[in-house]
Amino acid sequence: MEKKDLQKKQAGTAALTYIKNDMVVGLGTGSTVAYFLEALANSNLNIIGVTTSTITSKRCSELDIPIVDIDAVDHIDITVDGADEIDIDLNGIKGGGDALLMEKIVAKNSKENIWIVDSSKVHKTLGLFPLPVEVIPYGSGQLLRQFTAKGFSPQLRCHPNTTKPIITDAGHYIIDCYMNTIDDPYSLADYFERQVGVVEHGLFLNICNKMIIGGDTVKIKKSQPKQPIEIN
Ligand SMILES: O=C(CO)[C@H](O)[C@H](O)COP(=O)(O)O
Repeated sequence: MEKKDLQKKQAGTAALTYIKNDMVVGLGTGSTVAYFLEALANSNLNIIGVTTSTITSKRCSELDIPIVDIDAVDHIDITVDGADEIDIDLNGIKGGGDALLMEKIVAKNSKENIWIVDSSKVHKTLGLFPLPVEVIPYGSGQLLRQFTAKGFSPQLRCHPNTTKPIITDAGHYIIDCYMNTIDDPYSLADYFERQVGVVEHGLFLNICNKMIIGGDTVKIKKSQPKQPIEIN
């Protein structure tokens, strides 16, 4: 197994420590979460899962992990998800696996959010990973023009080696913005939230409570209580 995959497995397995019987557990999406799902399926824990994508729902049914619709539960105790990039304040970029909208809905409705990552994902600041923005197909060309004018170097996410746009589980497109560095993630999030046609963006700010980084010694970092965000 390659080092990166080994770290994903170590992080995914370590997350099981935080799961207790009878919890409602948000189940993220991606290759790191796949290791967590396997560990969960091999444990004796009785939980109810709420999934963040059709791909995770499918994997749960293969592994006999019981799942329910998000609206069938009145709370989610904890969500375990991966991330594409994470900074030292535990803010992150997600959506590399097309699932950012449902991932954010599940995360925002969870009492606790744990992210499981390999060490290559942790950076001082965000922006190296292209920021995914989920948009309504109608007028998406106008948003592409607008993001180009802002210097975001946007690209419509397409199936590999085609010009056929990827359609998310909720029926939207994804525009990837190549920022390189994001100096002020809160202002950028605010900008995207004000654009008509943008459904959600992949900046997950002030959401992650604990990050588990795979490695020979698994590292756990907890988020510090954040200052209230100032609204101008
Ligand atoms: O945000 C996500 C999907 O939309 C994933 O959590 C993210 O892409 C990480 O995936 P992986 O564990 O495969 O590296």
